[in-house]
Parts: sequence; structure tokens; C-alpha cells
Amino acid sequence: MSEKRKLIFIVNPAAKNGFSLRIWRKLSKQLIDIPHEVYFTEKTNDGAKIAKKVAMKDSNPLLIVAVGGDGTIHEVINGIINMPHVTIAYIPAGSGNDFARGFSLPTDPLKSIDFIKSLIDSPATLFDAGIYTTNKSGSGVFVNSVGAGFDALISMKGNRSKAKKWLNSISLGKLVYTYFVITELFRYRPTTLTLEVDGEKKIYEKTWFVTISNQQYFGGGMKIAPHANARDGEFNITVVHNLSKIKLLFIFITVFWGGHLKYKEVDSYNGREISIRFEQPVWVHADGEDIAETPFYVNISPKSWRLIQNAE
Ligand SMILES: Nc1ncnc2c1ncn2[C@@H]1O[C@H](COP(=O)(O)OP(=O)(O)OP(=O)(O)O)[C@@H](O)[C@H]1O
Repeated sequence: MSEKRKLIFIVNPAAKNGFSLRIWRKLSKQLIDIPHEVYFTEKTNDGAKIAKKVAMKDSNPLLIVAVGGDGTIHEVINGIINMPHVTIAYIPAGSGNDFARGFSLPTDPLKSIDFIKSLIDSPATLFDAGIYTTNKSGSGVFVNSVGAGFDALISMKGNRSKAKKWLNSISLGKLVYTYFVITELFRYRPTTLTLEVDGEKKIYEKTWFVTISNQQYFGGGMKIAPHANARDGEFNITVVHNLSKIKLLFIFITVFWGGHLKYKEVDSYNGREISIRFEQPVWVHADGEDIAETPFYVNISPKSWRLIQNAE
């Protein structure tokens, strides 16, 4: 069913080291004749707070467009989960863009505005989200993936790196992650992982990481979960365990096209309720944002948010 939506933009001016703001300045010129409101985030978690506030004060149909990277869309969806009058659209202006890839959206921000303008009042698609709960930092929503172990460590190191800012300014921000993969590989000690998936216990020795995916991509274009489907009411779980550092590096390369699944050290299956515990606490990320340490718990929230996705 088609509905008349109020258009709201939430812009993270800092995403990809200011690229997002430059994009927004260009895009806003194409919006002169369309009524809309704009809000700018100033710090972490503003995306969730602004989205929630806007959605709570207006019960009419809203189209909230997040402008920024995966962290920005992560925050905005956290603010509007389970609010049926809100539909989301996205302009990718960050360094990773896994959300745009995984939800089949245009990855060129300048093309996204035409896409959004043409579909502003068209029917939206309902998608699943994941809910994580940690012991120390409470709970939250994710739409791409959560992960614990080596991948979350690399994500944390990359997010905190000063070099990422500088490299982003010359569009080479992803190199930071490759650098940390290589340096941290020699320090990291894989440990025993205990998963409980829909009531079934699974123990993996020498585990590098576990990723629980709602859609296929993570880490800036790596196809970690080729079988993930954000509309099937399930997560796809990937465990990488019991392999040498050299083989991990080799498998790391194959993840870009999803070739890693054929190796015996990579386990992959679906699940809905998962508890994750490592022998020693390890880092946890949600949609590439650092959130906590293990243990934590994840469950699916089926069809809990709406996205302008395509013309069909
Ligand atoms: N005005 C601001 N100044 C500084 N940081 C901000 C501001 N607004 C939001 N943030 C924070 O910026 C962080 C990064 O944003 P985002 O993830 O969208 O961009 P990115 O890191 O460039 O892209 P990606 O996650 O796709 O690699 C988020 O954690 C967000 O909370």
C-alpha cells in the first residue's frame, strides 16, 4: 500500500572523515523543491536519539533517511525499531558501506537521492533485525552482523586508529583494517568458544571468531555469510576455528567472494537464539561498532523495521 510520507534526513557530518558532509551539501541542492527536515548528529548515539525523538513526536508516516556510514544507519535503526509508521532509506557516505551492499541499495551516494526521490511514497519492505544483550552494556539492535573475537578486535583497532582518518581522506581507509589483520594475527591467541544455538550446545576449540549475520557482508565488502537472508527470520552463523595463522590469512582473502565456506575450519549454519561465551572475554562488535566483551546473547526480531529498497 502506498502512503504519503514526511521526509526527514539524519546526517552524520563526520562519517568518512567529512566526506558525508560534502555529499550532503551536494545532495541538498537537489532537494530545494521537496519539503523536508534535516538533523545533524554531533556525537556517538545521536543518530538513535534523534530518530527516536522525531518518530515519537509524529505518528504520521515518516521516511527517515540516514546519511553516513554503517555506524550511522546502525544508530538510526536502533532509534525506530518496531515503529510501523517509520520507513528507512539510506544514503551511503561512510567508509565501509556493508549496509548498502547487503540490502541491495545504490552504493553511489549521488545516485541514491534520485532513487529515494522516485520511491518516497512507494511500499516498503519489512526486514529482520538482531537484538544483542550483554552483561555490562545492556542491549541494542543490529542489522548487518555482530561478531566476537579476532574480527571485533580488528574493528575496534580500526575505529580507534588515527591513521584511518587520514587514509579516509584519500579514500584508502580500508587499508587500516588490512594492516591490523596482519599485525594482530601474530599476537592473537584463539580460545575455546561455547555457543548455544536454539538450545543446542556447540563447543569449538582454538576459535578465531564467530559472526552472527543478518545479511551477507561485513568488514567493508567481505561476503562472510553468503547464505544470510535478512527476511527469513534467522541468522547465519559463521565460526572460524582450529587453523594456523597462515591458513587464516589465506582464508581471509577468499572471504571477499564467499569461498571460505568450503574449508573444514569454517562452520556455517542458521539459528534464531544464540548465546556466545569464550574461555577468556573477547571483543564484541555490532555492525562494526565496538559494544562490549563476551559473554553475550543474541536473538532475532523478525520483520521489525521497514526499508525503501527497490521498485518491485
Ligand atoms: N558530529 C559527529 N562527530 C564525530 N563523530 C560522530 C558525529 N556524529 C556521529 N558520530 C559517530 O561517528 C561514528 C562513525 O560513523 P559511521 O560509521 O557512520 O562512519 P564511518 O566510520 O566513516 O563509516 P563505516 O562505518 O561505514 O566504515 C559513529 O560511531 C557515530 O556515532
